[in-house]
Amino acid sequence: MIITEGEITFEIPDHLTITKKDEVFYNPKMKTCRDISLAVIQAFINKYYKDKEIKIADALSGTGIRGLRYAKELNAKVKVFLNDINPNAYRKILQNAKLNDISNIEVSNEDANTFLSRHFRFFDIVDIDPFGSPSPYIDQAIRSLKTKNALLCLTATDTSALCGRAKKSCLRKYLAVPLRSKDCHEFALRILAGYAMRMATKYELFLKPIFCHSTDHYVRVYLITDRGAKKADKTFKMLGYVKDYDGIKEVRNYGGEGFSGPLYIGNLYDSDIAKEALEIAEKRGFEKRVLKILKLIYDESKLGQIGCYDIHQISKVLKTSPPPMNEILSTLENNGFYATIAHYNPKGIKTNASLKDVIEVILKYNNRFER
Ligand SMILES: C[S@@+](CC[C@H](N)C(=O)[O-])C[C@H]1O[C@@H](n2cnc3c(N)ncnc32)[C@H](O)[C@@H]1O
Repeated sequence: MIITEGEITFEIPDHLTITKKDEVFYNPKMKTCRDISLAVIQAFINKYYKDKEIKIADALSGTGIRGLRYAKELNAKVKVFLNDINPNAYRKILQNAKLNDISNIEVSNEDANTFLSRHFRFFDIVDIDPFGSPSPYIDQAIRSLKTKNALLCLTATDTSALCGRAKKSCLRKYLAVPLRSKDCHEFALRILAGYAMRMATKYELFLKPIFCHSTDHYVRVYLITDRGAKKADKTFKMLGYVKDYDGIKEVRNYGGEGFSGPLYIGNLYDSDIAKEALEIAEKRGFEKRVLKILKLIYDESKLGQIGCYDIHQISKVLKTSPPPMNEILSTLENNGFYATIAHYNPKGIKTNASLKDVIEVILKYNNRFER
């Protein structure tokens, strides 16, 4: 069957179950993720790589849609290296490249780790988009990246591990204890980013998160390389452990009963990249959902808050009803605070106001009706 996504017309198998069993894997729902990737990577290129040739690895390509979109849609001089272990996928990628007249690519058919290790310190951007966890590929991905201003993009769909439903799996794959809470999706991002950062230190590399999001069934993080032992040492100051008491977070630098970690506790975004990604997506006419996610993230990027205030959770503890989210946002703003809705939780507020300020807003709103 021939379909179109972005500027690519390509062939996918006629019968899809969207599982590993498919002849070649393609999930149309991940278009949102690929659109966001295009916007973020374009913003990254504009900031760090204007006019230079960029080598991109799409190490687990499937039909090739992600890498082929990078080859065609990125506004830069790029060469994309697409790889998949499945011989049917390999053939499909070649076929799809031909169908779109794309020549700025190289295609291979091997295990992702073999492919990455063949390209030591070679790539400017490495994209790991596997079934489940990216953990088995992170070490080789780091080795294949240039050591300064190169970008590592990781998707994880094993959210049961990262969000705390499968705790042992999280320990095995990310050497971290997860947290089951209203903020588990943000903590999933922080665990994944923290794990990649820890993997990089032995090469005297610092990985700095610049963008991330939790959408549908997956989380995705983007981290930039920087070299030097002193820079790598910064990693350990940015790792911590978090406990959640009915929505109140305690952050400290050692673990213990009920604490999740180690996870990254610094800022998850480069606000300039988040802003530019939004502008690029607007200019390219990406769908409304993509723009909504990017707008929420840009708003969120101006705050360093760990987690959010879940208004339903707080209202339940206060034994009162949750006010409409817009009321809370506008009252906090009128009170001089900055506030936005968390991109991963429509009931969650991120703000520079304290929990006490948020509680006051909730109680005041409800008191108006009780008088
Ligand atoms: C989730 S799919 C990739 C989807 C694709 N990136 C996209 O955006 O449509 C994961 C792919 O990894 C491939 N794969 C699984 N194990 C692999 C390995 N060890 N090395 C390389 N590719 C592998 C599978 O054949 C499958 O095509």
